[in-house]
Amino acid sequence: MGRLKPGPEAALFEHYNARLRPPLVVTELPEARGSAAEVRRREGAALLAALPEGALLVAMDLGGQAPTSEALAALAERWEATARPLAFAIGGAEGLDPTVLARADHKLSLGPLTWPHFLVRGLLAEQWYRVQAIRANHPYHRAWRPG
Ligand SMILES: C[S@@+](CC[C@H](N)C(=O)[O-])C[C@H]1O[C@@H](n2cnc3c(N)ncnc32)[C@H](O)[C@@H]1O
Repeated sequence: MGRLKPGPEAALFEHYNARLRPPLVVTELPEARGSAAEVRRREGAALLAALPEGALLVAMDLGGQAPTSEALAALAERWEATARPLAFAIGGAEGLDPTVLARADHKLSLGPLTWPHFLVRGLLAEQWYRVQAIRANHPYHRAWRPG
């Protein structure tokens, strides 16, 4: 949700998206006005209407599953195998509407911290690049963890 103006968040997203093959295609939808519930409902309706037909919808949500990067790479492989167009939904300041969460095929959390939605765009692009690196055995991803 929202139109991202030029600035550090846009640069962060572009930095990682330029490395992605294929790059992510962003559809920006205007943020709605009204009460928090109205905003969520209006933005949710716009978001669902903008989905490509048959999309496999991954809702970015704090209440979702927070996989490791390796587990996300495995999920990506499963999603790709469906041959459905993949769509990530990032909510606005009020979060995603329950109708979007109900439609989602997967709810993905980046952890329990709340991030600004424009930062989530860049974080997701980095993580998707990491997923591609894991799947390609590229040394960008260092899997070592202290034992
Ligand atoms: C400022 S947050 C919305 C906060 C709202 N109170 C909620 O809980 O959804 C804006 C959007 O960024 C995304 N987001 C923020 N933090 C996230 C996290 N830790 N994991 C996944 N998505 C996150 C979600 O799509 C969220 O709708």
